Amino acid sequence: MIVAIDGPSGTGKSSTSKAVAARLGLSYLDTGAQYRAMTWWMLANGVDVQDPAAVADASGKPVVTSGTDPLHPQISVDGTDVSGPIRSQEVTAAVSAVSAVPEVRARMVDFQRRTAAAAPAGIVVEGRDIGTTVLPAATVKIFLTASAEVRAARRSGELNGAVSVAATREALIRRDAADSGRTTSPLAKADDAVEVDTSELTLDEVVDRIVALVEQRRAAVR
Ligand SMILES: Nc1ncnc2c1ncn2[C@@H]1O[C@H](COP(=O)(O)OP(=O)(O)O)[C@@H](O)[C@H]1O
Ligand SMILES: Nc1ccn([C@H]2C[C@H](O)[C@@H](COP(=O)(O)OP(=O)(O)O)O2)c(=O)n1
Repeated sequence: MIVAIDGPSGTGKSSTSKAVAARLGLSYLDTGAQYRAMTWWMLANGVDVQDPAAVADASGKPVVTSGTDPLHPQISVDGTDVSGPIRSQEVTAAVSAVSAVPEVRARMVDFQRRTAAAAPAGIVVEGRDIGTTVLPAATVKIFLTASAEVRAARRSGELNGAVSVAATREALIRRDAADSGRTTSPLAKADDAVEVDTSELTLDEVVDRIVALVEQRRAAVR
């Protein structure tokens, strides 16, 4: 059972994916956290993140590891837990440039496929290109959306309003454009993905909807 959950920032991918995996007894993988971890390492080691050749050259150096327990997600680089630092504004501002570099993506995608293949009962994998590129044979594909206003309000709320909703909205729109416009596996809905607009739904409603889709699919293949 492979569940692919893609969509832009703030649509609820992480919260939803963790809850769906926990409810169904599946593993969980946050691929965005992996691109953030790679970006954190580039910044910490003085790599010019706007220089794709420099990023490509350095991309084999850090060892990024992800935990797959939805109740205790973990992300580390060279054995150091980076779950806090990868959420900084500095990393958020640089992650689209780093994740657009094909060498970075090739390493991450390989790791993501091996992680999915090794999951004992199945896995929920969240990202931008899971249904289109990483795991195109996923059993269930979901594409989450929400209005830019709702997404910005959610993200600004997480920062206790330290960054205004308007500034957050602008930053989200810029990142969506970069992630959708890059050449190598851009953010996109797979043709066979089910689109769920979360703007007017509670987290529980989104989770219930996806769990129901997975259970339907399980019953159909039995
Ligand atoms: N359906 C929802 N309704 C309201 N808030 C939500 C919903 N889904 C997620 N959130 C909140 O929005 C924020 C962003 O969610 P997150 O799961 O991190 O999104 P993503 O992984 O797509 O960026 C979090 O603070 C989360 O608690
Ligand atoms: N499968 C993926 C996942 C994320 N990325 C890139 C593009 C995103 O802007 C960044 C960060 O992703 P993340 O899911 O952590 O972002 P949000 O939490 O939604 O803000 O990583 C990617 O290129 N491919």
